[in-house]
Amino acid sequence: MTLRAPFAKMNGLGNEIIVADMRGRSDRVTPAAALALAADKDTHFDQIMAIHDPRTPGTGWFVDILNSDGSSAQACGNGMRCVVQALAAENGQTLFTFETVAGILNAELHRDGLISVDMGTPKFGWRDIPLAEEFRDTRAIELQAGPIDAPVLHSPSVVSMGNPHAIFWVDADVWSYELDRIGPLLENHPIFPERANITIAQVTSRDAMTIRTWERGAGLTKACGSAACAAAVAGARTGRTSRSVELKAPGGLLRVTWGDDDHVVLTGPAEWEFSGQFDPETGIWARETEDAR
Ligand SMILES: N[C@@H](CCC[C@H](N)C(=O)O)C(=O)O
Repeated sequence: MTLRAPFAKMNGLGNEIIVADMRGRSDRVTPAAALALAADKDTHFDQIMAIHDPRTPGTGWFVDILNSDGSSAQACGNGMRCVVQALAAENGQTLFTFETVAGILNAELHRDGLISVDMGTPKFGWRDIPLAEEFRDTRAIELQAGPIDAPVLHSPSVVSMGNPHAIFWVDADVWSYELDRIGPLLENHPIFPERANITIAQVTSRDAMTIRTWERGAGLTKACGSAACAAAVAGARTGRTSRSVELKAPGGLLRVTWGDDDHVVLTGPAEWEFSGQFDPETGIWARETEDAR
């Protein structure tokens, strides 16, 4: 059996996150462990954020991100806030520099407990997202769900926030769409060779929108930080909104600001639920005070 690693079960606006402490060791959380933890109702999660020792000078930690289907993700905004809160509780720091497979990102814990994560710069080129075929204008691509002559959703804006996102703009209530049925079809549509996170967005003013997201590799979630960033950027890029937007997700409110320096900053809360130890190879786990299951 592998040496156990500490973890904290947390959430970012109901986006279920496991923060795994993999510092001081060279192994990684396996897809099998992720699937086992996801299958247990007590540890069910949307993403695992595995904190490793830094790989690059100037960064404090390398963070590996896994979805609940065991696949890897390049970005997770709500998860990064959970990582910040877990590390701040340990070391009292308020400024953080991380590395992920998508690059280096900075984060800040504010006095009011909210956390801002600089999610980097958005990419709009069809190869960056990526799409399977060329689209010169990714503000609205040809893609639809539902009957050909009466599509339920169509013409999404597509954006890479390190990970692929499609934003479908709607006028009706976001809850009137069967995202649990349409989401997986769009996530796995051949136009997205690496699959995609699927968001329905209703703009409610120049500075606000309501969103629901079907996450690649995780399904319906109460919030998705990178999707909030993608929706905010796409809203501004298509002239629907200003560059600083409040987004209402099922789990609560997030603020996204697309700065003049092209960086996208996501701000919101993070919440600790419980702590434990787990085997990164198998996913066998125990609460801090309990015997192993
Ligand atoms: N919940 C995350 C996004 C998670 C990654 C996504 N499922 C993917 O595979 O790209 C967030 O808060 O950003």
